[in-house]
Amino acid sequence: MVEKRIPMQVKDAVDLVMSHAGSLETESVALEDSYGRILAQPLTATTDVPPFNRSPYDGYAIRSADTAGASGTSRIPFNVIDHIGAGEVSRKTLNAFEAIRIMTGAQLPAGADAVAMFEQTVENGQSFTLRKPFNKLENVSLQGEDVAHGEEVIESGNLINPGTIALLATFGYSQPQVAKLPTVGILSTGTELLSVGDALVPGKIRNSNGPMIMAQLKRMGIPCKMYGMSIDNLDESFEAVQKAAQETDCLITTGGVSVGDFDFLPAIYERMGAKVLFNKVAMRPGSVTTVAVADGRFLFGLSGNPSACFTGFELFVRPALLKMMGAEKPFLPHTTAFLSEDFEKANPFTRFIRAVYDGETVRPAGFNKSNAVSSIARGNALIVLPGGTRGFVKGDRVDVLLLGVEEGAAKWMV
Ligand SMILES: Nc1nc2c(c(=O)[nH]1)N[C@H]1C(S)=C(S)[C@@H](COP(=O)(O)OP(=O)(O)OC[C@H]3O[C@@H](n4cnc5c(N)ncnc54)[C@H](O)[C@@H]3O)O[C@H]1N2
Ligand code: MOO
Ligand SMILES: [Mg+2]
Repeated sequence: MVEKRIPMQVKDAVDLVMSHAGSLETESVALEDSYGRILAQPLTATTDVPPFNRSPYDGYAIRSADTAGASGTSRIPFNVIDHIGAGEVSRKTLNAFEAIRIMTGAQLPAGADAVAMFEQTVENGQSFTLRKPFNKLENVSLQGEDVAHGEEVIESGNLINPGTIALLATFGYSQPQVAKLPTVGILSTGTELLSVGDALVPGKIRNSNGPMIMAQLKRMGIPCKMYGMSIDNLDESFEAVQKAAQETDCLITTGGVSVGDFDFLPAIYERMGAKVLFNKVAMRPGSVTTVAVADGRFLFGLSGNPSACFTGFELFVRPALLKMMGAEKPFLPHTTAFLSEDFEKANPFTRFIRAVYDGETVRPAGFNKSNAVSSIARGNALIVLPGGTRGFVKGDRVDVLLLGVEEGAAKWMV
């Protein structure tokens, strides 16, 4: 008699996985290696930015008071007493009707409180004239206008993006504290599996899930241990899973989680004494996605069907790993868009459709069954159609999860 599994709602399954994701330790890494890692300390400003009043233009530092009454018919002349570029500091102090030739980024000299751009002057040797009055602090980049000393600019738990790198560098964080990366293993199960370099023989297919998941991890900046492929034999698979699980924080297997005669993952979890969080989710594809925990480690039993495997990773593995790394935004970013073609199938379970999203509209990315490979490659998003709904038509507004986006979301599909 086939085992009867009770499907869990996707949201509940996601919550359950997240509640089992513990925290990894932190480590410090060289700034140049920190891109894509999760910041594990608050990024606090160690100085004002800019650290001094400076010129935003190439021009002349002046005293605004000297420009009072300037006009096209009554130009005011200035005497140039010094010349500085960025990185240089003038030792001079401006007196009445004096100016210092100053380049973009240079510190404003003593006495100066405004900058006239070259384009606003008529130059004549060591002097120039102005035809308009300047306000106090006109054309001045003020100390601290970007960031104030002591401000918490970025909170712990944010992904280090190129801008974060610039901030870390600005404030002298040469060895930022980041979350350690989880040790993740991938094991593909299936007697039918061949390696990528093998020639096809009757009944066999090449293992595409293993390399795909490796790339999904890579996209998150997480390396993995490849445990290769195991044939559908209970003892052999058990040994392979057990060994891999002991060596990793998180083991991802593909295939063998359904109710077939050679689907051994359920028996393996039992033999390992693993706690199965769920083995059926009210979603398509990926309804057989199984998640278990053993000795505080995750065992993700993703379906063998490529689209189900891909979806199971994005919905469950990705946020769990990010939570382990202390990420504040572990979920796929969510938006809505208008369907640009009909989708007539009914949706007894929540349906995740590999899709092409163009910023306004969204459409399925071609052949979309659970065993599809092509639509994974063609899509950049997942359309989410709630369970219990009928078909959708062109123009309907639908939920969309974005794939491959650097910045995640704090909440699951709000
Ligand atoms: N009687 C039932 N049969 C099935 C059910 C069910 O509820 N009752 N569920 C179906 C659903 S839904 C799915 S999805 C699949 C899930 O199967 P498994 O996760 O057990 O995976 P396998 O049986 O090992 O393989 C399924 C399919 O995927 C191919 N595969 C496997 N590994 C790879 C790989 N690494 N690279 C590429 N393709 C792979 C495999 O050859 C099969 O075609 O079960 C349904 N059946
Ligand atoms: O798990 Mo299956 O993918 O629902 O088709
Ligand atoms: Mg199966």
